[in-house]
Order: sequence, then structure tokens, then C-alpha cells
Amino acid sequence: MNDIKLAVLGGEGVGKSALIVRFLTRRFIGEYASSSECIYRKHLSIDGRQLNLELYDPCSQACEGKLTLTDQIHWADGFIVVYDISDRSSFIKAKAVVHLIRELNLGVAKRDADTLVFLVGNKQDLCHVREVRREEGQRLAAESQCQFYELSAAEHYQEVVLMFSKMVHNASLGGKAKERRRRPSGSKSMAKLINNVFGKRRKSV
Ligand SMILES: Nc1nc2c(ncn2[C@@H]2O[C@H](COP(=O)(O)OP(=O)(O)OP(=O)(O)O)[C@@H](O)[C@H]2O)c(=O)[nH]1
Repeated sequence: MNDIKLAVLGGEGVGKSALIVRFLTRRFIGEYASSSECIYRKHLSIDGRQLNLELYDPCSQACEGKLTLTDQIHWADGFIVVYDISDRSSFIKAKAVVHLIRELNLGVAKRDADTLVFLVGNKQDLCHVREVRREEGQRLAAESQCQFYELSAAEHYQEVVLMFSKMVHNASLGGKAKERRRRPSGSKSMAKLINNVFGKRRKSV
């Protein structure tokens, strides 16, 4: 069974919980508790493969035992970085988060890097009070090798599901999840044990 860990990151009130809840339950409920961080778990079947999905929703307020942004980035296989198109300061925060992900994941293969960070401009239904132009989001995504989405957790159920499904699919194929599959800890230590017992007696051919 494949474990996929995704972190939904971004500034305060951009709609991180709304997007996750929309994906997991189909519903948009308007108000979400934001005083504690939370990992949602869901069992999924994608292309005939069984997956355990973990979705990390940080709390923006200070809360006990909260993971640092660096810890969150090390924990996750893939990232959905969210800003609110009606709030420029949230775009600046998203830019900083994307840059930190890039800095901490410098060793990641380019193909994985391209597919495992999504930049999402949420609250598209508020475009009459827009502060961030679509092209600015597109430009940041292109510069930072992210895929770009602009959508509304409130109004676009299909788009939200498509976006999450794409990320789950990409994360299941690449990056850290692939590494975990390639080197499951059990078989690694078994291989070492077998080598210790038989290694010295083996001849190269
Ligand atoms: N108009 C509109 N409002 C939204 C949308 N998504 C979320 N909201 C509202 O934005 C507010 C914040 O949403 P949350 O999902 O709690 O945002 P968050 O990023 O998880 O917030 P924190 O955990 O406090 O950082 C709530 O009042 C939501 O109803 C959207 O697509 N459109």
C-alpha cells in the first residue's frame, strides 16, 4: 500500500481548510475551526492502486506542538500552496512558501519538482474585489516550476477535486513516495542482514 503525504500551505484565512473539506466531503460549510493543526486521512484507489492519503492542514494561529514550516516541508511528498486572489498579502506569503520549498528541496529531480508543487489562487468567486491578477499567479508558478490553478472552494467542486486528484496522482508516482516504495525499511535491513551473513563468502563473477 502506498502512503501519500500532502501539505496544504499558505497564509491565514486563504481557504486551506475549505479546499480540503470540499475535496474530502464535497461540501463547503463556510466556517472552519482554525485553532489546531490537523491531519486528515483518506483511503483512495487511483488507477487500480490502493493509497493511504494524509492531508496536513496547519493552523495559522499559534498552537501547542505546532510543526514549523520547515518541518511541514520535510514531512510532505507534495505541496498545495494557496493564496486568496482578493488579498495581495496572501500572495506575498505564498511566494515566500514556494521559495522555501524550492530551497529545502534542492536535491529533488526536476521532473518531480515540476509536478509536486501546485500554486492555487483561491476565492475566484471574489474576482470583483481581486487584488492579484491571474497573470501574476501564472508568472510566479512558471518561475518557480509549479503548476497553477485559480479556483473557488465555494463554487468549484469539480475543479477542486481535479486539482487534488492530480496532485495525489503525481505524488504517488514521484518524489519521496517513490523513494519509500523503492527502499522499504524492512527489506533494506533484511538485505543488510543477508549481506552480513553471506557477503564475505560470495565471489564476484
Ligand atoms: N468567497 C469565498 N470564501 C471562501 C472560499 N474559501 C474559503 N472561504 C472563506 O474564507 C474563510 C477562511 O477559510 P478557511 O478554510 O478557514 O481558511 P484557512 O486558510 O484554513 O484559515 P486558517 O486555518 O485560519 O489559516 C472562511 O470564512 C471561508 O468560508 C472561497 O472559495 N470563496
